[in-house]
Amino acid sequence: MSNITTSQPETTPASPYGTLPPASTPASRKPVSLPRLADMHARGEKISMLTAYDATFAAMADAAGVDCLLVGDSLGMVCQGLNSTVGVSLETMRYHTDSVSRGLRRVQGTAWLIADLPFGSYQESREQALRSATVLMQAGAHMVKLEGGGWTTETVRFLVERGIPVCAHLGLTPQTVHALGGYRVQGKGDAGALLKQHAHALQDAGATMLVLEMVPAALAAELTAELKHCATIGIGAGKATAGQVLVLHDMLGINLGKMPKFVRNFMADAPGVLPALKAYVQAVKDGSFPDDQLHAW
Ligand SMILES: Nc1nc(=O)c2c([nH]1)NC[C@@H]1CN(c3ccc(C(=O)N[C@@H](CCC(=O)O)C(=O)O)cc3)CN21
Ligand SMILES: CC(C)C(=O)C(=O)O
Ligand SMILES: [Mg+2]
Repeated sequence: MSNITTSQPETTPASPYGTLPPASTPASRKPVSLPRLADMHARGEKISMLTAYDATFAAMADAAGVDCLLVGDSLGMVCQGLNSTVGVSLETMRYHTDSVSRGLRRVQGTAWLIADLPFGSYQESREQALRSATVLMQAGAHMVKLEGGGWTTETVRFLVERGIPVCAHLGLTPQTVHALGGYRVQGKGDAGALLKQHAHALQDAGATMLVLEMVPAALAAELTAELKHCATIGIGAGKATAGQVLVLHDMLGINLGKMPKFVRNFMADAPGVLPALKAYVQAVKDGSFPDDQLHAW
């Protein structure tokens, strides 16, 4: 009859894609959890975070010991070739979150998985934000991230009360680049006071992490000392924050445009991708990244 069925092998063939790398020290590594992140914050152990957009890189970063993976909407610029993150859809974020979480499951990953709520998926109402967050949590995220301060406070409270851990994001918020007028440092001078007020309100609403992007190092240091229940994660915000995040491709030296000033190329001194990822984790943990002179304002 059909030679299509008879030509199928009797047994399942080995994966043509090879095996994802195993976690480096499987026995000793416990899954990263919200209590563990709070404990790291309380003890002053630096939190390492990188973006991940696909299963293979997620598994590699996890194997290197990265604490948190962020499915960032920067994937619009890195993977989709958009010139901002404004055009990224919720369906695209769901697709990449699903891929990343599958990569972690295949290696019994221990990293904490955060996914960005994209532009337009949470601004309309708290109910819209809950629906969008649900899509990403059901795709495997452990926490969602949303940009902005002020009006976002009530949205954060709404999500946290309903069991969704939230990471806030202040300073350079790329989804509002057209309102900000470019990818430049935020919170200088008087604007710093408002940013601080927003950060405290977000902590009070239950945000347990806060990305500070391109803000003066002194402002990030003050906020990090003040916020006891919310771990600050810096990107171009100096070395005092509770943790650091970079776009994975940037720190591997893969960038078509101008590399932002806050990036360090960890491939420059590494023999391969996995050693570069391990060097990043080490540099964040021991405080040698970032360098305040080279990577901050
Ligand atoms: N690959 C990549 N890396 C990122 O860090 C990143 C993205 N994409 N996409 C989303 C946002 C956009 N970001 C950006 C984009 C550009 C600059 C930039 O050009 N900065 C310059 C100018 C600073 C200024 O004018 O003050 C710099 O020298 O860092 C910074 C952050 C950060 N995020
Ligand atoms: C740069 C980080 C913080 C981010 O939001 C992203 O990658 O989308
Ligand atoms: Mg983002």
